[in-house]
Amino acid sequence: MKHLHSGKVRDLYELPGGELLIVARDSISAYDHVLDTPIPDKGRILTQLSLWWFERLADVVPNHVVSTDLPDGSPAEWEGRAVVVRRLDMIPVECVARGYLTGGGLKDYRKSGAVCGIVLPEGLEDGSRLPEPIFTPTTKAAVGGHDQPMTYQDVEQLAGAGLASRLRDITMEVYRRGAELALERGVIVADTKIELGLREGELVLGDEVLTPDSSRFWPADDWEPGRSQKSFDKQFVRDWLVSPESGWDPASGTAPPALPAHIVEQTRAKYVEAYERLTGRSWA
Ligand SMILES: Nc1ncnc(-c2cnn(Cc3cccc(F)c3)c2)c1Cl
Repeated sequence: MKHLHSGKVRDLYELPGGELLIVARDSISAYDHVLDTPIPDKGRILTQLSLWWFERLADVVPNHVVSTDLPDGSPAEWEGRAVVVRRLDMIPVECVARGYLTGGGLKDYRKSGAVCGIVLPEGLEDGSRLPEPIFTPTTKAAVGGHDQPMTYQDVEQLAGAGLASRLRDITMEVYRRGAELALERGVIVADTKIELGLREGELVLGDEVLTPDSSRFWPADDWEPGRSQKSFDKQFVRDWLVSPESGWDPASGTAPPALPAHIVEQTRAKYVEAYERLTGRSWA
């Protein structure tokens, strides 16, 4: 099969029949670096979690999944972390929904009191829950670039008023359903990013959905506005990388060192925990 694109933690291939193959790697990224040390099973766990969400959301929006059968000629190690998907005409908008304020949204709020043109109440802090979830679309930055915030008017200019309204409605409903279910199971989904494409004039959910790579997952029992929240899955890696033990400085611009085995194991366990808590299924 033909290799089309490599993301930070996933690869995209084209199959002879014209369909695409998304392969999730066991890579993990932190401080804007893709680490050299893989987290065993991360690709498979997040692929299976995304497939579970696609099924649960089928009444909200159709999805691009065709099959999880490994195409002939694929490496056996891709089993369980490769998905055959229909090729869509992707809308060049990162459709983001936020239920909590942090990251780039917080930065924009501190500068202007608004995010993507949406004015927010005063006094919000890092990690504050928003009165209502908001649609905060961004452009798809080029490789190595940073996504730029878009106002809703920008989306209308790019996609037309009708499509813009559908993009927002679908994004908000996917977020509401995901955040509600996750919170019942002890996980805050602070925000999520989905990608939608057109197929025969119909909007179809592409990419991945409601994984810790496409969304911010926080442990609900640790939530405290006013400081940065712990990441459900990446906190062990982040803390170790900035601890004296790693000998690494994020400001140095150098590549991070390899992770010790106990950090890898603890991180793998968090992915298993997220899958089991959300799906109610055992990973074994
Ligand atoms: N169904 C689709 N039809 C057309 N294009 C896409 C598409 C293009 N790019 N991406 C992002 C991406 C997903 C995984 C691995 C990467 F390297 C990059 C998704 C999809 Cl999912």
